[in-house]
Amino acid sequence: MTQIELRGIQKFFGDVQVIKDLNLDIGSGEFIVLLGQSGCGKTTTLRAIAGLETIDEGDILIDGKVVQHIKAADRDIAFVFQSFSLYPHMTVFENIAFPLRAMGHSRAEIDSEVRDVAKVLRISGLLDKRPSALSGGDMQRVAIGRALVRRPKAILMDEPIGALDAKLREEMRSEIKRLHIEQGSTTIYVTHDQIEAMALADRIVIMHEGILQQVGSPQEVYSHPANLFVAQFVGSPVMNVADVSVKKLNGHADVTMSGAEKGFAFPQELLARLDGAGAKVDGIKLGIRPEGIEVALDERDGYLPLEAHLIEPLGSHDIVDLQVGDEFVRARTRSGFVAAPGTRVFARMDPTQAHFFDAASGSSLGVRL
Ligand SMILES: Nc1ncnc2c1ncn2[C@@H]1O[C@H](COP(=O)(O)OP(=O)(O)OP(=O)(O)O)[C@@H](O)[C@H]1O
Repeated sequence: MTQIELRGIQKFFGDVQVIKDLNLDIGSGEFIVLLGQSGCGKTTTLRAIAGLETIDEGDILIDGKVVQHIKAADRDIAFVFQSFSLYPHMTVFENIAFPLRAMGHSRAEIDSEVRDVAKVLRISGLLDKRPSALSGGDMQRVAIGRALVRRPKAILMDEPIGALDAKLREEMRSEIKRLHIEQGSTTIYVTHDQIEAMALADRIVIMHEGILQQVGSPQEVYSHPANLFVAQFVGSPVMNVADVSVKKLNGHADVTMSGAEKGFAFPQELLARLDGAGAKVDGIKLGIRPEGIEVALDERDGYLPLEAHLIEPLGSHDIVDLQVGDEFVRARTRSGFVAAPGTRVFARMDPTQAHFFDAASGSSLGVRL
């Protein structure tokens, strides 16, 4: 079992700083996903841990030992890339056996280890085949098998299923998770796909422009995003975000989106909470996910009359665009609930699902109702 710590990592390519003071503690047996847009520094971080890339500042510790001066080959960390890089002239068995042969294991050991790994990955029937005869998913299973067979201290995966089609990606995602549950190796997995990150991770590490934005369980980053970047990066469809003004009105807090005539009613305690969080009256952004907006077809107390525009039927539910002033907010409804564009509906925001951000910094104000 292996712990990995990153302490104040800085990395430059020429004048460009691609990792900015990265600190992270990865527990033994944890499945960590590095999530962020292309170019945010995920791959560089992973390569630095593996020893395939140098760092300019900071320390990388594996089980408490500083390793940045230790060669990749001596760190005992396995790396799985998106490109499968199997040896085409070898069988599946030989491909998986390769690292063990290089380490000088006996024939009997190799045979038993390869068969064990093949069983876990459900490729026992393919051991005599060559890579050219395999599907994309099976090739990646073999690549993972080759990485796991020598029981490395940790396994690092860089978009390992990014090149597969959507259905296969979903299948492989479950397999990778199952494998992790069975084997319990410390795993660091890079992806730009937030759904993949949510499905796989014990904890997600969200990066943006080389800066760590938030570390937390999938539920934490979804329900309590630290800032606007995380709020809008995690979750699909994206969280609604709008500039709002908040004032006292008829015994409640009135939250009006810019350009709108009327506001949404929130409990009055919101005013004190925002005040306590140091929010500036004219610098607040409201964030709310589509499921946080409740839509009714009849007029109700505390509901705002709005017009429905685009309706996106997604099978299990619909996403309905509601016009609020000059803007649209997207609400989640039951399938077919709003019959047609142009329908007048009534909507309220669930205060417990609303997020408030400082408009200037983008940071969450930490206000919860
Ligand atoms: N060897 C290199 N020389 C110069 N710049 C590099 C090098 N490797 C990466 N970069 C740059 O560093 C930044 C971070 O790259 P990195 O590959 O870590 O990002 P990423 O988040 O993994 O993105 P992707 O998903 O596209 O791989 C990018 O702007 C990239 O162009």
